[in-house]
Amino acid sequence: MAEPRSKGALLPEDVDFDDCLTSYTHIYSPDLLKDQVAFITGGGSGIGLRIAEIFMRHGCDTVIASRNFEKLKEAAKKLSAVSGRRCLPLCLDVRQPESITAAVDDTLKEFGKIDILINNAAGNFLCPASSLSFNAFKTVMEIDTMGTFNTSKVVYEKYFQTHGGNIVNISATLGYRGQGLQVHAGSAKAANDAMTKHLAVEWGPSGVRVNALAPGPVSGTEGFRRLGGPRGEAAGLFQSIPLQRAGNKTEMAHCALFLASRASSYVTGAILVADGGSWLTSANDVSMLLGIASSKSAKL
Ligand SMILES: CC/C=C\C/C=C\C/C=C\C/C=C\C/C=C\C/C=C/C=C/C(=O)SCCNC(=O)CCNC(=O)[C@H](O)C(C)(C)COP(=O)(O)OP(=O)(O)OC[C@H]1O[C@@H](n2cnc3c(N)ncnc32)[C@H](O)[C@@H]1OP(=O)(O)O
Ligand SMILES: NC(=O)C1=CN([C@@H]2O[C@H](COP(=O)(O)OP(=O)(O)OC[C@H]3O[C@@H](n4cnc5c(N)ncnc54)[C@H](OP(=O)(O)O)[C@@H]3O)[C@@H](O)[C@H]2O)C=CC1
Repeated sequence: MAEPRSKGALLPEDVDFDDCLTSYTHIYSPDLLKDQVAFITGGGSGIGLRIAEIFMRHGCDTVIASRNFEKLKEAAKKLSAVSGRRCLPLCLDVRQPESITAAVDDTLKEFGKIDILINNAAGNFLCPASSLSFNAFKTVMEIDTMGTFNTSKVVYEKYFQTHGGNIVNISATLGYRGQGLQVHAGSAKAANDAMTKHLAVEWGPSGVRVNALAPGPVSGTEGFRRLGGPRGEAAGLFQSIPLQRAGNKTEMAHCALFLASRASSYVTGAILVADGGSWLTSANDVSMLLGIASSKSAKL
């Protein structure tokens, strides 16, 4: 008899928070990214780490790059152990173009090329617009939007312009209907969706595809925790999502793999929504659903 459909529960592979999968069954050909090189910002945790793992399990070498070098070193060790591929951890802050330039130079020295750029680094927290400081709004825009532009521009100028390549921007569906306590991140991700289309048009003739992946809530991640995911899940709020559960990191990584690989060779300027249909339903306002008051002083 068929297994009953899972509703709301985490899938087994997401019981771990950030560690690599203990077992994995290929959906795509294991050679899909054979001998390619992917540069993944924020690749030391959450969705970025799972993308690195799944790419490496498909024959890719990776660079995982963010601010916390100790975390990256640990992650790189685990990634190489489970996949047998090379993973280079590099320190950068996507707000600082010089640090991106140095990391891209190091990558080209080490691997000789970059085939794929995953712009995954981001910052987010719940905060009412009226309590959000100017600097807080600016900070999130600088990480999510400027960071995506800065990294794309450096990689394009240093390599993709002459060799072609593939960019996948990790967006979010949270701004698609408007949402409480999320004006900073929703605005930043909406700008990234526009950037995806503009760069796809400008850089297509150089052989560069630029696409975005827009997740809804993804369990086992820092973003999920910060946005009240566990509380929402316990309160049964994910029943309002058409697929009635949060997504998981592996599901996001498979979508990123599709966009980054030749499986999507004629796709550019697209935004792949991977949210179980959550943005389509009306009851998706995090603040309302979790009963979070928009007090002026609250820093959530
Ligand atoms: C997930 C949904 C869950 C439940 C919902 C339930 C049901 C809903 C059903 C359906 C939902 C449908 C869709 C949901 C879809 C998507 C969800 C999308 C999620 C997206 C998530 C992410 O982006 S996740 C990434 C999360 N990870 C991180 O943020 C890690 C990195 N973060 C950081 O480094 C920091 O947090 C930072 C972003 C603040 C940057 O750090 P730093 O540069 O050091 O900056 P600071 O100097 O610390 O701060 C700068 C200014 O910002 C102010 N600040 C900082 N923290 C806060 C806060 N918590 N609140 C308010 N303000 C803050 C700080 O004070 C500084 O401002 P000043 O004016 O004081 O200088
Ligand atoms: N989790 C979710 O439910 C959803 C997530 N998303 C998107 O998915 C992506 C990953 O989120 P998630 O896995 O939850 O969160 P994580 O916090 O695990 O990932 C964010 C990563 O970004 C890095 N980062 C943050 N700021 C900078 C910076 N200035 N320079 C370089 N790296 C930086 C962090 O590393 P370090 O601290 O070492 O710098 C961290 O590894 C984000 O783009 C997020 O917006 C979208 C929708 C839903």
